[in-house]
Amino acid sequence: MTTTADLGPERVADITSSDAGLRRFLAGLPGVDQVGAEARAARLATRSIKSAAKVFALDLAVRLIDLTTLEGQDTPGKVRALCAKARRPDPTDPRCPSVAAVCVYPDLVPVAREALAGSGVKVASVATAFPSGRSMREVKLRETVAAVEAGADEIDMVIDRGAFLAGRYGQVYDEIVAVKQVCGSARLKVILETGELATYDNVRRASWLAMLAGADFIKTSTGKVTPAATLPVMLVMAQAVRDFRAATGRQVGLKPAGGIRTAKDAIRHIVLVHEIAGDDWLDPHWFRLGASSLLNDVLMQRSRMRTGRYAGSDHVSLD
Ligand SMILES: O=C[C@H](O)COP(=O)(O)O
Repeated sequence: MTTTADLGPERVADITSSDAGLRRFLAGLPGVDQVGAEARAARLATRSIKSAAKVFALDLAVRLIDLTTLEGQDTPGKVRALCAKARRPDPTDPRCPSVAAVCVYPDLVPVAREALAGSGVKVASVATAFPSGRSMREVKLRETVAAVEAGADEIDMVIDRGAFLAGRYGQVYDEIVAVKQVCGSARLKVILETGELATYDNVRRASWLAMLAGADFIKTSTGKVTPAATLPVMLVMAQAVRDFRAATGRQVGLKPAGGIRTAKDAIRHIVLVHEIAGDDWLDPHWFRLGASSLLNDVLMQRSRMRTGRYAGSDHVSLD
């Protein structure tokens, strides 16, 4: 069994210097107890929280959101409207925080950049032939460079699941390293597309592989594949970032994404990350909720908690 207790720079260099080294390390990670992981995630999902904690969690949920539009029919107008909402999610409440980021396709980065100028809301761009990841390495790198040059603060890349599932871990590792290098100061989120990885053991291996390669965040899904951000998968990934920090001293962020639609879903993810990874992750620098249609429900629940009634339908714009 792999020991991750002393992953100093020398041992990391040794592990990552060859395909065989990576394969040995990843194959030696402890297997995930599937029944135990699902039972624990189910228990955390039903945990009740006090009203004060719920008010805090709903505000935090707004601050954690990567407000996302990744559709073929996206237009500059839609992105501008989304950015206005990202800056001021609830125009009737000056205390309502902004979201963390707006996430778009690379060609719409300049529009988001301009619309978010001076707001503190980050611009995130998907890249590397999102969502399939099927293209040539040079095309993926060129796309990443273009997104960064256009003003992306963050890059959400997809891993090559075909290579990963065929056991070509070195290829996946090298690609993440190469993308990280061209990101410059942009933070790199690595999407594992866990719905295609088949087992929790693979989720654990892909998490470690991405972190060893320099991921700033590990992200569950593209939102284009089902299942997406399930709680047991998040449990495995939250254990991975916790253990990786204990072993290397480096903290890596978490981003569940795909299918998170309700305030209840968001709070479940927050509770799980708090319980498994710890308090240090409860901050937009280390934790995001990737979602295209979550914000309105969070705003409605937030308004209800604060005023005792739901906002009218004219109060919250449609997703
Ligand atoms: O990265 C975020 C996902 O694409 C959003 O997925 P969703 O549309 O299911 O919320």
